[in-house]
Amino acid sequence: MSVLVPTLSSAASTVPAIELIDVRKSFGKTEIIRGANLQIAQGQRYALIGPNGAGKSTLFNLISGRFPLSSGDILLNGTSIAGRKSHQINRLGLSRSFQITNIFHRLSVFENLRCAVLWSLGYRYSFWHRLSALKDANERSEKVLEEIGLQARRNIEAGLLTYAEQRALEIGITIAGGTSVILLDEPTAGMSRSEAEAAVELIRKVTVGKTLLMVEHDMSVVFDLADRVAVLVYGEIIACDTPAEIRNNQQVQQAYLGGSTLSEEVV
Ligand SMILES: Nc1ncnc2c1ncn2[C@@H]1O[C@H](COP(=O)(O)OP(=O)(O)OP(=O)(O)O)[C@@H](O)[C@H]1O
Repeated sequence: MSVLVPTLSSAASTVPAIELIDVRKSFGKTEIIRGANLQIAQGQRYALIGPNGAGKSTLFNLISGRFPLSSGDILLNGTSIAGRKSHQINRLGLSRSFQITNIFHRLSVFENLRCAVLWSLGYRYSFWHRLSALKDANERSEKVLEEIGLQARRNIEAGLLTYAEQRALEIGITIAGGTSVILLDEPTAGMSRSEAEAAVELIRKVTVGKTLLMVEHDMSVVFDLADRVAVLVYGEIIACDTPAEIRNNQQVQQAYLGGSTLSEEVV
């Protein structure tokens, strides 16, 4: 008699990349995140949308360890990360970008990427003692440089890049460590339509096989890129579904847009 035993890989693939369990966060007496529950499947691209002040950035800050939870739990690949620091969560496989760029403006594009790679490898300020680490970091940085399409700008000071190039570099910094879970905070904010389209293609390319959660206000980006859309309203996830289902969800339209149609033109 044959017995079907789940393999490690099939078991692992059923564990959500990120799971929020009754997550709550208060600032003083005001509860901002009010019992958020969400499961983010491995290898899928999720967009987190919601009205201004719904708590999207706060939720990102909780997931990435920047803020401590008031209560509840957050699991990363099945492991609780509640109470862990950002760098510990990064070591466990999650990397995030920031709405405001955190690149080093006086360093070259390549040096920015190499710093990010070395940091992810655990080298902070003494990496020059380890030439082998430098060789690995150089190779990895070259690969990321190519992925983000900035080879021709490699020796330019990052502060001299165009805004769109800086955002691409920021994505490069975020993926440099090779983590499997990526959080992007408004990756196309402030971009022209054509720049946003190029950014979407870049994000699509660099997140193949990874799990993506992005906060995004631009609905054309959301509907183009996301496999699933999670809707946060007043600190609660009120829906999480395919873009097509979300577009037709009455509760989402009512809560998010006061009843008007959720279209790609609405931002
Ligand atoms: N550190 C903090 N201290 C006190 N209140 C905060 C803090 N951070 C956020 N808030 C409050 O939490 C609420 C949600 O803010 P948050 O930035 O998370 O919303 P958001 O959905 O990202 O909004 P937006 O779409 O406008 O960026 C706001 O009322 C904000 O003032």
